[in-house]
Amino acid sequence: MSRVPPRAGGTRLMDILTFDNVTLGYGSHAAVHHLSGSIARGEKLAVIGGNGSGKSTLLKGIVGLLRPMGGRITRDGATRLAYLPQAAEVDRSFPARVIDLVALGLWTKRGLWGRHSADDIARLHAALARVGLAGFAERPLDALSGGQFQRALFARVIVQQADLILLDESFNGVDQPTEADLLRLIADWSTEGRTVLTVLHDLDTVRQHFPRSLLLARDLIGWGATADVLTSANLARARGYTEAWDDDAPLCEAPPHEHLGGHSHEHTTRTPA
Ligand SMILES: Nc1ncnc2c1ncn2[C@@H]1O[C@H](COP(=O)(O)OP(=O)(O)OP(=O)(O)O)[C@@H](O)[C@H]1O
Repeated sequence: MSRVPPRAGGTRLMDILTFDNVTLGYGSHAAVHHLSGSIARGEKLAVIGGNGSGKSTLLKGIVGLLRPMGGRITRDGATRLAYLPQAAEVDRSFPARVIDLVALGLWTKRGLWGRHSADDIARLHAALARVGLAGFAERPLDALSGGQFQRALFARVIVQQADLILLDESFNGVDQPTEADLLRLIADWSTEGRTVLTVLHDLDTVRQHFPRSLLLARDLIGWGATADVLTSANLARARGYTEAWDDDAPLCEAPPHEHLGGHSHEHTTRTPA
């Protein structure tokens, strides 16, 4: 098993994100337990694990949509963040054009109702061209296929110029050429020094395209070089946790010193196979 050991010395200059004994969850139920470690700038990290293992919860914690129940997530203060939630969480029924969606990536610069300069408009069209959607600018969003919509979301990320990009199952339901195009974009972002965390399920894709991986089964199973994390022992261990959400779950059985953050939470039942 490969773990990133907790570091006592604070944040290294090259770190963009640091987790210090972080527990995340809903109500009093923990869904990610006692995570410690850090992510360096420019990393291309796959976040993997079975259904219900805490992957989306971790991303929501990083974005700030969930406050940690315990511990601390430290994000470099100047970090610009882009987050693509799972497609199921994105409403595309509102009457807007593709270019309006992509222009949302500029809102921190222009405000929601700010006027766009000629440069801005050129950037929006360049982003659409880069994701293979040249000529789609005026189309209504609800006239896009699932794969085209995913491409439009990636165009929005391009104009955001984010340093930290969080993608939650962005390849679900897209065809192979679209996935290949999106993976190329992710590689370009990493080359440009951006940090990309991608939740995904296909382990072959992880092995081919993501040098580093974080394997969750609510607890951290492994974190480090992908070859060291995706061992059969780690994967078997991750599979050994079954999904369960037990209202009468016992209190966290982690060692007492890990609770120095002062939080109290219940852990769901985890049943090794
Ligand atoms: N809003 C919520 N309220 C209560 N429980 C939640 C909520 N969202 C997620 N959970 C629970 O937290 C646990 C982790 O969920 P999470 O969505 O992080 O899993 P995941 O690894 O992203 O799964 P998947 O691969 O199915 O998307 C699950 O048991 C889930 O039922």
